[in-house]
Amino acid sequence: MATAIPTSHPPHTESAYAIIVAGGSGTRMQSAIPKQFLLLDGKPVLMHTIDAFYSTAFTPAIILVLPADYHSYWEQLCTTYNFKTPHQLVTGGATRFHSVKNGLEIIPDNTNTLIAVHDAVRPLISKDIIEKSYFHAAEHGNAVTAIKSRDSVRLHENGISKSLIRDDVYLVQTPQTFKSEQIKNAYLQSFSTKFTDDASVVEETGLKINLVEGSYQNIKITFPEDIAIAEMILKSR
Ligand SMILES: Nc1ccn([C@@H]2O[C@H](COP(=O)(O)OP(=O)(O)OP(=O)(O)O)[C@@H](O)[C@H]2O)c(=O)n1
Ligand SMILES: C[C@](O)(CO)[C@H](O)COP(=O)(O)O
Repeated sequence: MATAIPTSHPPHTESAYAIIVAGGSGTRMQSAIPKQFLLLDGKPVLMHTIDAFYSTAFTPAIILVLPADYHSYWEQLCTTYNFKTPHQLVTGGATRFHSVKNGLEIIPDNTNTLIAVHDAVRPLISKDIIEKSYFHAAEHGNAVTAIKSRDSVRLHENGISKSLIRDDVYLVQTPQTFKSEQIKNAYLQSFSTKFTDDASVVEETGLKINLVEGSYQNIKITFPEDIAIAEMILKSR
C-alpha cells in the first residue's frame, strides 16, 4: 500500500478527468428517488461528490453518468440549488460497467490523460485522497483506493469457512484512477459478472493494480441508514 505522496502541484503533463457514475437506481435504498439525488446536509448527494473532485488541485473535467430518465430532473436540481460546477452529462447503462464505458467513450484518446472513476454515492471522499489517487496513477499507471478490514475475515468456500490473515485483506473503495490507455483498453472487453469495479476490469488485461489508502469515512451510501451515518460523519468534521 502506498504511503503519503507529495500533493502540492498536479503534474502538468497530464490532464485529468473524473467519471462520476450515478447511473444506478438504488434498489437497496428503497427511496422514492435514486439515492444519488437524496439530500445530505441540505444538498443532493451528487453535488457533494462533484464538488469534492472539482475543488482539488487537478480540477478534472467532470463527466456525470445519469440514468436516461433523470437528465431533466438533474437539470432542474442544478437550477434550484444554483449549482454551477462544470460537468458533462452522459447516459448510464444496464450495469456499473456499462455506465463507466459510456463515460469513457466521450473522452478523447490521449496518452497524457488520467481518468478517475468514482461512485456518485461516496460523497464524503476527501480532497487529499482524490489528489493522492491522481498523483499515484500518474507515477505508477493506476491507483485504487482501499482500506484494511477492522474485523477478522474468513473465506467461505464449498461449505467450509477458513480464517484469512487479516492484514492480507483490503476493502476496495473509489476513486479508482488510471492512465487513459489502461482503462480505455480494459473497457474494450466484454462484460463479465466478476467486474464489480474498475480494478477488476483492468486487472483482467494482465496489469498489476496498485492500492492507495482510503478512509473509513468514504462510505458508499447503499442502505437507508447510510444517509444518517453520512450526516453524522459530516457533522463530526
Ligand atoms: N447501471 C449502473 C449501476 C450503478 N451505477 C453507479 O455505481 C455506483 C455504485 O453502485 P451501487 O451502490 O450498487 O448503486 P445502485 O446500482 O444504484 O444501487 P443498488 O445496487 O442498490 O440498486 C453508484 O453511484 C451507482 O449510481 C451506475 O452508474 N450505473
Ligand atoms: C465500485 C465499488 O464501490 C468498490 O467497492 C463496489 O464494487 C460497487 O459495488 P455495488 O454492488 O455496485 O454497489
